[in-house]
Amino acid sequence: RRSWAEPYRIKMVEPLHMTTREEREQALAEAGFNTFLLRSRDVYIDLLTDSGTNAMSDRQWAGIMLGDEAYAGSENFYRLEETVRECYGWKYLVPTHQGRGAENLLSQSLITPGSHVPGNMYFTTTRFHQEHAGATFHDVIIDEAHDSHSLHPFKGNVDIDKLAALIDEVGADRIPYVCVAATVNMAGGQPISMANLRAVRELTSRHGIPIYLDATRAMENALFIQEREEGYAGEPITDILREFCSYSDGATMSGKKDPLVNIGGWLSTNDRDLYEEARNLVVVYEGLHTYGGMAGRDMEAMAIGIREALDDDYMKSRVGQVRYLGMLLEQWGIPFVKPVGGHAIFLDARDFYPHLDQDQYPAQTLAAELYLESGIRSMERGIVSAGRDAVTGENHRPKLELTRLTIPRRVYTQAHMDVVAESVKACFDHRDSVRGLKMVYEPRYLRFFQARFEPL
Ligand SMILES: CC1=C(O)/C(=C\N=C(/Cc2ccccc2)C(=O)O)C(COP(=O)(O)O)=CN1
Repeated sequence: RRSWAEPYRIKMVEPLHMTTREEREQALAEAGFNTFLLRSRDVYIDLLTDSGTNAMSDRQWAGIMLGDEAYAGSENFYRLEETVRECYGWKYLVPTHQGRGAENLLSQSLITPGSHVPGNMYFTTTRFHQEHAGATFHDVIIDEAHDSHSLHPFKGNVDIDKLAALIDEVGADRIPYVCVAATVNMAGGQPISMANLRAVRELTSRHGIPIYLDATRAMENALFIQEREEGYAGEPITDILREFCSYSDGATMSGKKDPLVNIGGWLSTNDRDLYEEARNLVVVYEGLHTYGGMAGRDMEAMAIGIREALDDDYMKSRVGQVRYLGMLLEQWGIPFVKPVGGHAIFLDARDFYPHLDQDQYPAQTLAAELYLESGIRSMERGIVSAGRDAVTGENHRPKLELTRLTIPRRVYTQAHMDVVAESVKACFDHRDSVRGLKMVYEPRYLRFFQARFEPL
């Protein structure tokens, strides 16, 4: 077989329309040059995020009709609980409306002021909840993860020496858990290897420190292990995922990614005490412990989506589409994080606009330029997203200044990828004439969502 196509066909479509340049200039000005503030109707190809933007299957839509909307004890909850137990392995499940809901419960349940939480690079909402609960976040990822040119096959790996040094420095009793993300979003959707997670487990268990995964894209991570890690070739991602999760005590989960739904999430754990605490706390923030901010139909669709996503052919096509876009950009020498990650191409805005200082917001500028050029929406993943130090108030200055082209699952075709690549190329061709931005409005929390900018 020469070419290789998606293991599904399209049954329903949603018309797209293209705006004019004038319309886009108007829309972007009204959005304060922030792609988060654009209206969906003014966007042509929406690569802002893979979160909640995925296409459901006919079976998932059928599941929507099977919503048991009982306030308590919904059948869909038990099916979700059973599916997570079978596919990931953790014993207890507390449903939440999305990942953030689970991050809130975990942080409030396990973190006390003065705690220290190590993790393989930060994620914006995850770190917020850890800091909001009084912890200090410590990045213990390998150095290669911060280098967009490094070709390390598992850039999501934890640096065991960094983690061991932190345990020695602050003491195991002040580390409520280690947060291990798979894949690592902010590093470019980069995987962590099974061997590395095992090594983290070996170290932390010696100190009695639990591991909580951020399992948001752990199925994509399993594909990288299958492809790149010694001893896993040919092993189905279902088995790889179960082994992977067995080296953790639980996870926070955004169902809006791997599990192919538009809303949903959960907190999983094997720890009965944490389960009791979180299932009690969930009623304060999300609703009863058998729906957690989701309708019954949402839980049903997510249970079905989990099983659909655990198909090797599907996962190869999903990651394959991201790699296809990377291959097109590579031909033109356009800079992006390598190796290509699981859910997006992360353009390297520093290399794209070498004449811009980080304080002129290169990644935000590139997202604005790409939208003006093509109506394509991307997301800033650089100094704006990195926010300010919780103690000093100083701007974090990340080495990675990236503009993310995030590919939703089962939504766009190869032809859309061709159009995306050509649009990025058009921006690349006139990159020298581009000036940066200045921030004119800075919100207090997670500023990147609602900050406003003006051209310099
Ligand atoms: C690894 C990981 C994620 O990627 C994640 C959400 N990602 C998102 C959605 C998002 C969130 C915050 C700022 C910008 C975009 C993404 O666009 O990448 C969450 C929170 O989950 P939630 O959105 O369901 O609350 C937890 N962990």
